[in-house]
Amino acid sequence: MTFAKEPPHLEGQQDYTAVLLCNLGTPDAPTPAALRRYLAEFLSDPRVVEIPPLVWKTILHGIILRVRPKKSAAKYASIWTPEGSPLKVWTDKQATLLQGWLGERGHRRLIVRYAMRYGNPSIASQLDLLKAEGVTRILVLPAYPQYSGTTTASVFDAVYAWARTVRSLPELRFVNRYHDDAGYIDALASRITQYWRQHGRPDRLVMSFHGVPERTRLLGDPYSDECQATAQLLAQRLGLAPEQYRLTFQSRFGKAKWLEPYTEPSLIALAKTGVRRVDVVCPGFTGDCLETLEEISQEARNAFLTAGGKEFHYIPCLNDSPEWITALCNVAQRQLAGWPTLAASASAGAAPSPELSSRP
Ligand SMILES: C=CC1=C(C)c2cc3[nH]c(cc4nc(cc5[nH]c(cc1n2)c(C)c5CCC(=O)O)C(CCC(=O)O)=C4C)c(C)c3C=C
Ligand SMILES: [Fe+2]
Ligand SMILES: [Fe+2]
Repeated sequence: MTFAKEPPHLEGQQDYTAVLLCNLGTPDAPTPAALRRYLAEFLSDPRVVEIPPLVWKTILHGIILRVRPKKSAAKYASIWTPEGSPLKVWTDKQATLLQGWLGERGHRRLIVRYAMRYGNPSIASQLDLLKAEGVTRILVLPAYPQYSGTTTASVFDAVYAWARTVRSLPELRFVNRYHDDAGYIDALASRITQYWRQHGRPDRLVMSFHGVPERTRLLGDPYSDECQATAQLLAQRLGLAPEQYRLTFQSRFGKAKWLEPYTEPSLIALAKTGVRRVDVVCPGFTGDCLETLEEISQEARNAFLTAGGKEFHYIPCLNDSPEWITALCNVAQRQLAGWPTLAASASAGAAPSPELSSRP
């Protein structure tokens, strides 16, 4: 094990605190080559695929990375924006807004950045940058409200791996979950009621969460319970009776059993039993991405309409909604308590330089 030489601190820039908003990651371009790189990193994470490494390496390199990149690239191409992948665009925007809003609440000695667990900008590269800028305290804030070993713990793994190379460590704090946070639930409810004010109400609201293998639940992953808790709180907040909404799980990967009920078969069943209009919301995704814009808003829509459904509405994710940024500020602020982000020490100045706050 080698430890990096400590970067020289710039005059007046020591003693900052940072919030690092961490999301899953996304390919750099909607091309098979970029997808191969991204999927190779993602699907080699033992937190994501719990199959004996040698067996999995053969399947991953022999089959999946030969077939999937081309198919996935075409899906990404259908949702790509001039600014890049939606997941990255929203995460970047959320970090910028969080910086501004926390600044308005007086947190002047605070830098907010975002990082991706897979792809760019990597967690290690952003932590290096923060350290070089004189950050001595870091709050790691995953973009996932529900805790799962497959996502949240994997973000933490990347932070610990970086920490193992560092001589003089910053103080580190981690947010594990906020699936039942009142601000998060209120932000979801307000997103949905605003949508209904404009477009009327559905026969059923489907709350679709990303799935995980059923085996992870049996092995003690709390993700499934936390999705159920979010759905129940949201339904309560919206005043929905049990028969007016349904919780489903999407994005099954591979042949194993995943958390049920699956989203697409549930939508088909609803259409076949005469449900005319469904609205689908994805509360586990805090920003729109491939899984919402393509899998739900394109594929699931087609499946529901083909099965006889009449109207399919996709309600966008929280993205940059003011209620959501407020909730995120509150989640961060609770964990920042006791750290001197509000105090401006005489020697170090009151606010990060414009250069510091505008870097990606
Ligand atoms: C929101 C929480 C997520 C959990 C839990 C999660 C678990 C999980 N995912 C896979 C496999 C894939 N997921 C893919 C995309 C993807 N997954 C999430 C979030 C969670 N995943 C997001 C936000 C995205 C979209 C990324 C984007 O760029 O927009 C993909 C890649 C897409 C594709 O090629 O189809 C795969 C593969 C597993 C196996 C897993 C749990 C074990
Ligand atoms: Fe996923
Ligand atoms: Fe998907």
